[in-house]
Amino acid sequence: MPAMLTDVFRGHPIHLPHSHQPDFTSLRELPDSYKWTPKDDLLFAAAPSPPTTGENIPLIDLDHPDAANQIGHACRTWGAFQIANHGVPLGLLQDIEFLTGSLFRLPVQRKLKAARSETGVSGYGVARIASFFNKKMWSEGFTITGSPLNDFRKLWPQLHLNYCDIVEEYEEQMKKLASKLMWLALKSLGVSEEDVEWASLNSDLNWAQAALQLNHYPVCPEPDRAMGLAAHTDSTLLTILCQNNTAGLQVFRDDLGWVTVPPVPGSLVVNVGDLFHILSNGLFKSVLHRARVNQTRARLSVAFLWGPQSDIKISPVPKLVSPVELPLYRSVTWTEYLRTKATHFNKALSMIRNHREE
Ligand SMILES: C=C1C[C@]23C[C@H]1CC[C@H]2[C@@]12CCC[C@@](C)(C(=O)O1)[C@H]2[C@@H]3C(=O)O
Ligand SMILES: O=C(O)CCC(=O)C(=O)O
Ligand SMILES: [Fe+2]
Repeated sequence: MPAMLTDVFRGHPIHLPHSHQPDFTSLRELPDSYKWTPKDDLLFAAAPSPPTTGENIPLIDLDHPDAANQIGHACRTWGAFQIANHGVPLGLLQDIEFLTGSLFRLPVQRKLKAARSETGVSGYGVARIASFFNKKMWSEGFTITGSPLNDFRKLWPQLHLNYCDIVEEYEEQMKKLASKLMWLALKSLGVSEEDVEWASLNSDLNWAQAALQLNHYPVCPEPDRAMGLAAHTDSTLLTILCQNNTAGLQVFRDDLGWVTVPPVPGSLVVNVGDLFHILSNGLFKSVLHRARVNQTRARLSVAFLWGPQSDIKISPVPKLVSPVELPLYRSVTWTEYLRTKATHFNKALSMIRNHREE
């Protein structure tokens, strides 16, 4: 049995002050510890795209005959896209949004009963990347890996079983969708299942695992100076995000700056993670993204963070490598990568990059 995601930070404790979460609803002014400037994040105010350019990540109809090429193109240019006709029942999206809302509406003392431990992955708290920034983020999160039963029992002594069913069903649907999207994207590069050894060895999807990240961005008194979730790339193959009808997610493009991804009811946002960037030998872009907050509406999002089982080594697909196109990265497991990221954050990718031999 390979090590599971649940154990990835065992032996790598980090101290995050979950218990100092403020009662966001009672704050009339933004405390200084929440005021971000370009000093706290180089790209904080980086060339926000003028709303007139209208350039945005594509919305792709999964039923379209050319979906594979459209997805491939989006992965190369943006590293992100939205999808319609994804086959996930609307009722299930509503259920997971309802669950997320009711979780964060619980009194903070109850949420803290399921606080994430210093060496754990699952539970309530601030985002793990918080340790890399001097300022605090205007959000709270809840991470699920493996069964949420124990945590959910503490949160909802009565209703936990219903909520567990929703999570299980949601993860099941997301798993199928994520794998479908990965193969469509790879197909656009001429890569099929037989070209990826670990996938062809167990095509039953048992090679994958995932975490679910529930995010809450409360209404904020000074949104322009606050940051919901700081700029980062995901350490995944792919991430599938379900956002409520409040905008906040932004993706970064070198030529455009920050571009807000508008919520499209019923659709899902997909983004390329670092491992897919590695697998595609740099062809797919693991997109830098962040979440901003606003003054009038609370925002919820649910991220399905998807990657391979911990014994699988990810390296550039051999078919995409040649004497001219050298492998840009050495092989790495998801566990190794998450630990590198937990220590070195945005330098993680460059740390596994191959350097040209002289
Ligand atoms: C499986 C994962 C992926 C993690 C770590 C671990 C569990 C929680 C994920 C997130 C979710 C929020 C953003 C992020 C950057 C964070 O702080 O925690 C993600 C991180 C990553 O993609 O690196
Ligand atoms: O809330 C969002 O839109 C972004 C969430 C995110 O990037 C994450 O959970 O990794
Ligand atoms: Fe993310």
